[in-house]
Amino acid sequence: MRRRYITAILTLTCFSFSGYPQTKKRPNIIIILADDMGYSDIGCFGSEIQTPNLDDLARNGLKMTNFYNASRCCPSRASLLTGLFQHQAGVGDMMNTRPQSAYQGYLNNNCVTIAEALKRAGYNAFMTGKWHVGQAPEHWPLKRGFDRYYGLIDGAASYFGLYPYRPNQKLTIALGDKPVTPGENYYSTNAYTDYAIKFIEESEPSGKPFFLYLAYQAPHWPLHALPEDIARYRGEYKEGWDKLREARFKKMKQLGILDKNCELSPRDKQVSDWESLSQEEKESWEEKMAVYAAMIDRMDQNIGRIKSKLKELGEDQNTVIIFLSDNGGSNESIRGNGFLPDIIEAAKKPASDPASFTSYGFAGANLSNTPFRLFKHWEYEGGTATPFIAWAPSVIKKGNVSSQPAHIIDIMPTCLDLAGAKYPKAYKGNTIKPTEGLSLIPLFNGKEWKGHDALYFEHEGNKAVRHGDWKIVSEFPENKWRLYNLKADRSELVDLSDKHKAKVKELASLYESWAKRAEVIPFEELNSNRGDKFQN
Ligand SMILES: O=[N+]([O-])c1ccc(OS(=O)(=O)O)cc1
Repeated sequence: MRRRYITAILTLTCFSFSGYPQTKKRPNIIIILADDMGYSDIGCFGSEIQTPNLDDLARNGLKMTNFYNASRCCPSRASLLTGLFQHQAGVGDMMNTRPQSAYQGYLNNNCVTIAEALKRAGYNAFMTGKWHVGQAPEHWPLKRGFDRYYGLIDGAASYFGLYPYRPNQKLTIALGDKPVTPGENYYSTNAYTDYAIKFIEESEPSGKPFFLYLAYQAPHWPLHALPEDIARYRGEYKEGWDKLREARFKKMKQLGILDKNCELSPRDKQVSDWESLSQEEKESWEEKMAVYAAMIDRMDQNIGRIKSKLKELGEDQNTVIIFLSDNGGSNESIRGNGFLPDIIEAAKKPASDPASFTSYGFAGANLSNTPFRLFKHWEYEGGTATPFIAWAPSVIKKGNVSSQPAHIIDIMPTCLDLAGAKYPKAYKGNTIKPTEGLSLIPLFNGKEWKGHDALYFEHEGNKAVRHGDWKIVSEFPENKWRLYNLKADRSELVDLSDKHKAKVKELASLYESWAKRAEVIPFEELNSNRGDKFQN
């Protein structure tokens, strides 16, 4: 009774920022996170891969073309959930335990997750999919504010079950706080959606709004897809990577994703001339791309299932959906090092075989990140730029496109703002660090958005600062600042650091102040003191 009373009070107040009318229920919020998906991998950002459901969200919502993540899985997830930079939340690098608190490998007690904050404001909070911000059971989603959870605790797994991808590896799929074994016909993208739908349905009678964090593993390696989806993409990739990159680039310009002056980066230096390949090599890559496309296609089909369920429940007009990726396309693979011959060697089994583990390598990632350079792990646009869609039928104007720079730290304050919830001051008796993000609600409402003075990046010694149109980038271990003007050169092709030394100095000084505030430890120093338990 008391609970219902509190819910009613919360329902009647707190809407002034969100743009939702005072009389309306507070909105449900769904964050959909893709994994290792590149900037141009969905239709409405230039891809040949069919994503009609995401395209529909974009057509009826907002696309942001300068949205950034933290260039790697664990850091991006920590930032998304907490509104802090990853180091401040305790996940400075991967989900491994290092002695330094900013790199402990699980969310610390000086941050709160969106789930924890929204629960205090009367929301039900659910998560399905890949967690990867805390491996020990005491750090799992139910311990960080979620009421219900189903998914993979670790960084990657077979899409067909719990098959290890290295000897003696233990992976965990959990339902709530219990490890479970997937049943027959398991395919993770479908299973995460099945549970998301179940949690939404079960939430309805409570009358409370819900927050759902739906973190697909797709299209992260291993390349695993369903045969009927793969079949639809056979033949799509036969022209080879250069032609496909050009086609995406052209479409991106037509769609207004890229400025007219943007240039296509040259083919990555690790990728051979397509014509130099043997027929076997060509066919192998075509097959991998068909599988990769099928994984994204299946994710989109499942997003369609979520939309249909919202409509069926009469919740579609009162739900906000945000979609983005955790980092750029990735050349990594667990077997082989991303070079095509290694990938062919690694993929002795077909992609529908649960025991096959492979990726699409440098060539695939280079296509995924069209028109940018480099990949996941780097702080160039290829590593950090993500497609971003926000859909909220009663708030966001149809077909809006914004090129203002924004960052994954902005998701948490946006969710709080949508819910009319306050950023908490304490967690388990500990002071919480002030959020680094800004609410995107003014942008959603078509108003002027002040935006960030600067955006900052650090991952495994790679560094960057974006300040207006300027960006400095440094690669580890070279540690030399390069300077790009993104308005003239979004693909970061012309290094202006020798020409504009004062600008480099100005941005480098911004980086140093930020790194101190954000608890970044220089990578050389971090690695000289890795701690006994570190393993990757
Ligand atoms: O080594 N691993 O276990 C590993 C490495 C990378 C990885 O991908 S990531 O997206 O989680 O960084 C997942 C697992």
